[in-house]
Amino acid sequence: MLPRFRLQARGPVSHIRVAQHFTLARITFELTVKQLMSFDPGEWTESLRKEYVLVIEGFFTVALPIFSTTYSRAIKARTKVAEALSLIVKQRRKQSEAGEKKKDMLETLLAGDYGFSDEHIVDFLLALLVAGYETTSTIITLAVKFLTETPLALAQLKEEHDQIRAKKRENEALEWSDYKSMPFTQCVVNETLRVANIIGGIFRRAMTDIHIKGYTIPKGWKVFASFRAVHLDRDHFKDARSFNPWRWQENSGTTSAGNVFTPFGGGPRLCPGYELARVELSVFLHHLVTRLSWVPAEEDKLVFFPTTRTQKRYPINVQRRNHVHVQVV
Ligand code: HEM
Repeated sequence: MLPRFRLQARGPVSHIRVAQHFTLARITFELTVKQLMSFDPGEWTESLRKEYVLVIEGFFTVALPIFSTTYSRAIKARTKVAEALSLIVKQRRKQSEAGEKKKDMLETLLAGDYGFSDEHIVDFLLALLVAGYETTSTIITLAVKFLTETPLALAQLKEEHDQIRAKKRENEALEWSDYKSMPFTQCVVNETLRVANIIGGIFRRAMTDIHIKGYTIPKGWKVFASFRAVHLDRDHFKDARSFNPWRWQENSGTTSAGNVFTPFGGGPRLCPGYELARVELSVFLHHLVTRLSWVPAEEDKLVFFPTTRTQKRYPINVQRRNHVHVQVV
């Protein structure tokens, strides 16, 4: 879920119009597919994306096929996506065995000594599409919304990124060292993760009887650890419901010791994509604030159930910075 950008670029002479319509959600999906299986954007990726969107909609509905058309549509779409991926995996296995290797995630899965069946690989690719694409695109959208509503934070963020850009040639790519020199951006990333809670919590099963604060959680019981409850608890974060990136400049943002900031979970199941997600958000913000300015295109509201998202994907009108006139509709 990314902001809906529809660009209509105008050259310096206002009556020359070049229309470029795209959505960032589509681009991010295409990039993910490219990294996973080296597919360039085209009809195939677009039809895969459309089915994939239906699968995701199924996540946010009651899991009863008789009562929910969204759910049954999602199950059908999942089958279609799995079939499409299955064909690709078969084809790539043949190519790989014939020595035709590509540099992507699929090649690693095919080439490794893991003994994965085609079905395993398809399942893995599907899981990565969901875990790696939906999460980051949602957090990016929410970061844009929170920053738009907090102009001082946006101004400080711009300053940090303008300083990084000033040391580089035009269009020169960011290096790891640039990413490591974005302290305020990291505060924005933390605060977005804390307030948004796009993953509201995780389930765990008690392996033994657990005695905690006078209660017993019997062995075998399932427990839901709510990140949202902890991240929005004013005992841990002063004025917990406000978006305040500066809180991370002191005391790592928390008012108590303890491990109270866990947007990526923890322990052996800690999200393996946690650093990638932070890098993606930071790099996205870099390009957004150094190239464009924007205003919200429509009123949009946050909803918190079943997960945090905006109702309309937060459409914005953007304008290119540096006085080049670009109108976005
Ligand atoms: C803002 C972005 C993200 C958030 C908030 C997030 C959050 C989480 C959380 C809370 C878990 C459960 C951890 C636990 O049980 O302790 C998880 C698991 C996982 N995440 Fe992420 N994630 C994000 C991005 C990503 C990305 C970019 C990838 C991969 C490219 C990814 C791949 C996974 C996988 C594969 C798991 C399952 C790990 C396991 O069960 O062992 N995530 N994520």
